[in-house]
Amino acid sequence: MARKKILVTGGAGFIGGNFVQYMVNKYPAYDIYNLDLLTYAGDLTKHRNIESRDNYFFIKADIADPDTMIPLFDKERFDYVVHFAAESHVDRSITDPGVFVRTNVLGTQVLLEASKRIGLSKFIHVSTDEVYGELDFDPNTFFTEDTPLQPNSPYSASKASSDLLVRAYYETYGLPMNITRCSNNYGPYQFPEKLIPLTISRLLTNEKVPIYGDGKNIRDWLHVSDHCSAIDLILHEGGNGEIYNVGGYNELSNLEIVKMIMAILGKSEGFIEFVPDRLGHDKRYAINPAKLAELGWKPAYTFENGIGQTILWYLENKQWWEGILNGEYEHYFSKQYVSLKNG
Ligand SMILES: Cc1cn([C@H]2C[C@H](O)[C@@H](COP(=O)(O)OP(=O)(O)O[C@H]3O[C@H](C)C(=O)[C@H](O)[C@H]3O)O2)c(=O)[nH]c1=O
Repeated sequence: MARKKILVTGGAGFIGGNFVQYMVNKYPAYDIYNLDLLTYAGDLTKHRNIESRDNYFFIKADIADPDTMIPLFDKERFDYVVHFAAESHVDRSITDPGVFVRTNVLGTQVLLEASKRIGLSKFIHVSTDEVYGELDFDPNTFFTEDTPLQPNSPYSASKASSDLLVRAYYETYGLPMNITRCSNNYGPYQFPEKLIPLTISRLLTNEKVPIYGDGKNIRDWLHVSDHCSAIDLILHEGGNGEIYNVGGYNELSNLEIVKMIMAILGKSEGFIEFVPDRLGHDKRYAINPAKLAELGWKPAYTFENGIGQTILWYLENKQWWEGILNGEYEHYFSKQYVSLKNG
């Protein structure tokens, strides 16, 4: 297999971090460059096991800074970019939308500009089903790749904007690309601000779990490993310019999820606390991943297996999420790939 250079942005975060591990282990002949700004949701302790590998490199840098990105791309001439780096928490986007526009929109445009100069083989833009807006509770309705974009939150609007920029660079400059739109991910190393890790960590510390509104909102849950295998497949087999939805065939209401976790951990439903609803809270997301299935993808995890494995992981890695909650890992990185500015 020919040696390839793959830039993974956001590789210190949850999904990007799982993808870095997946690629470093699966493809010894690929050099994996993890580029991350190490914001509040990024930590490198998750990569201690691979930091001495020959095919893993780390770059601490800001994707929205063209003065760093352009020379970096000019020098390294990556074969592929897999772009995860993003502000991703909907609640934060409601209180502070500006940083979402800077990272998700401007950051993507800077990466596209840097990519178009170097004859990149492919730019994989990792996006979200939230760009399609919301569905009602009719179980026969699904998002497909042709569903019009109708983002509701500042977060999803920033992701939809970045999707359109990727499309524009494909249409205007011929930059090879795929856009992937995933449903809600869960699994090891998810930052404990999102529903599943928040529920697990609260219950393990005997704190109440806040449920927004009536808890009937529905999400489609996908194990992060299955998301990684989907991106791997799309990277190698995806048709140029195509969009692929990645879903878990697994719709559950928030209340169902929380009660399931409570049952597994042996906690009473008295730990549920109904709190005021999220502003503009999307009712339901559901994906039809048929187009991806045609490429040969199917998820390996059932939700029952995945949630069990995830809860076990949080039980066995209490130190990690407690450290995260206490802000202990902010400055941890031991193998830094020096950016161009430093030579
Ligand atoms: C944190 C929290 C959430 N919720 C509700 C709100 C949602 O209906 C559901 C999941 O919320 P969460 O913030 O975990 O995820 P989403 O807002 O669905 O968005 C997530 O999945 C998509 C695909 C992305 O693209 C986002 O980046 C990702 O954050 O639980 C609660 O009821 N209580 C809570 O404390």
